[in-house]
Amino acid sequence: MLVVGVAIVRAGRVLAARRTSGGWEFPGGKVEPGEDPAATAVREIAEELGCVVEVTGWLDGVVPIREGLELRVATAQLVDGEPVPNAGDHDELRWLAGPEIGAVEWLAADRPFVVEITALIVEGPD
Ligand SMILES: Nc1nc2c([nH]c(=O)n2[C@H]2C[C@H](O)[C@@H](COP(=O)(O)OP(=O)(O)OP(=O)(O)O)O2)c(=O)[nH]1
Repeated sequence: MLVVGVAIVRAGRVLAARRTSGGWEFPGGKVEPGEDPAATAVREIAEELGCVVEVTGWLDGVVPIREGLELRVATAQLVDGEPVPNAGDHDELRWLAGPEIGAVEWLAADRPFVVEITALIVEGPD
């Protein structure tokens, strides 16, 4: 089963969300049967953060989370509203730039994507 994380980028910063159960992640969730992963990204961000995003691309690679679960990460921009955490999912949000991105305690599966998004933000897409 595929989990989609969403790296929302604005003004050189990426949004990180701390799961109420612990660990920083790219907010998102599981792709439902028959659902387009980009639609999953938009749906999960609306459900978890109460705002609207548009997917702008995908980071490279697919990383195993645990047996039967793997992670892909979309890049996205905000098109409406401001992200607000709800206690059921996240207890803190942070817009991180540069070296701050790698300094929070990401879930293990996210680390390759953290490296990738940091390079993208610092260097810009080529
Ligand atoms: N959303 C998200 N989940 C991640 C990331 N990294 C990572 O290991 N995970 C794990 C945490 C969870 O075990 C799983 C995602 O489950 P979830 O609980 O967020 O998804 P969901 O809302 O669709 O699930 P459900 O509770 O409705 O079954 O993937 C990440 O960057 N974003």
